[in-house]
Amino acid sequence: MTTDFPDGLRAITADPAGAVIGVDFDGTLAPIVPDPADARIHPDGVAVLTRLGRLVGAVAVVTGRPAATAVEYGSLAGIPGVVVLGHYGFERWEADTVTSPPPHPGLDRARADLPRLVEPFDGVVIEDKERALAVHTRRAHDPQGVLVALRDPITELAVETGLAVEPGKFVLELRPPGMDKGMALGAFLRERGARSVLFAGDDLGDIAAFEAVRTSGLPGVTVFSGSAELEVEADIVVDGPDGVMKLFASIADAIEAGGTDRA
Ligand SMILES: O=P(O)(O)OC[C@H]1O[C@H](O[C@H]2O[C@H](CO)[C@@H](O)[C@H](O)[C@H]2O)[C@H](O)[C@@H](O)[C@@H]1O
Repeated sequence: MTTDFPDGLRAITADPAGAVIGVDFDGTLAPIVPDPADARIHPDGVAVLTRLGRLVGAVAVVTGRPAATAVEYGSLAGIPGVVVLGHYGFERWEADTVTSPPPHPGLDRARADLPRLVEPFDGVVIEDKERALAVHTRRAHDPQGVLVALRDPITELAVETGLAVEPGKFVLELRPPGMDKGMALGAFLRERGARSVLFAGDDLGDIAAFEAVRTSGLPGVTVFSGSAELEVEADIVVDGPDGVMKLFASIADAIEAGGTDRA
């Protein structure tokens, strides 16, 4: 099996204790669903992450969700070796503790103004994540058309409030600037003294983390969790969260076959 792996993956299976496995939540660990509050980790996710968490240096879930939400929806508490970098890296959950900076001062104004901006569009939902606000168009009659119509007014509000616009799958998010998944992953790799890295993601916000893998100087692999909604270049393309689970299980198999379990 390992002979089929690209070099970056073989570096991970040969020296798992030095490996960081980074993974996005929605669309990668959890199937995409119409209502963000219904998203839950893939049925195989906890078992697969538990295997990997015991085998590799660390598993970092890097997500736009609040860290505590990813822990809850992912049933991540208690999985060994897992750290959650939430809000694109502003927040961190580790060993049952969340650390996060104070909310950005522009959020109050954005929270007050957003309902007026989205009011003309049926089916648009505002997800209030406390430290960011996500405007979802997936359940609108014309999700892409509404997304395009909202881009300019939301960008204007971002400029007025000092927030940044984070685009994603049928979502425009207003969030604090100065952090992205690439910065978060890069800092985590340095903190852990990683010797290899994999990052799996499915959305525009994950591209920065793919770039962090490429510029890390480490043997690394980028994995795109593919769907009909988006195409992004990566070393390995798998079929959504099902494919991510299969790939992660095959990595765990290969490490175990090499007898390198550190647990
Ligand atoms: O970084 P992620 O973990 O991928 O989070 C990115 C955004 O994911 C969520 O929205 C996406 O998933 C929803 C549930 O499947 C889906 O309904 C929506 O269309 C997607 O954009 C989440 O709701 C956002 O807050 C995250 O920022």
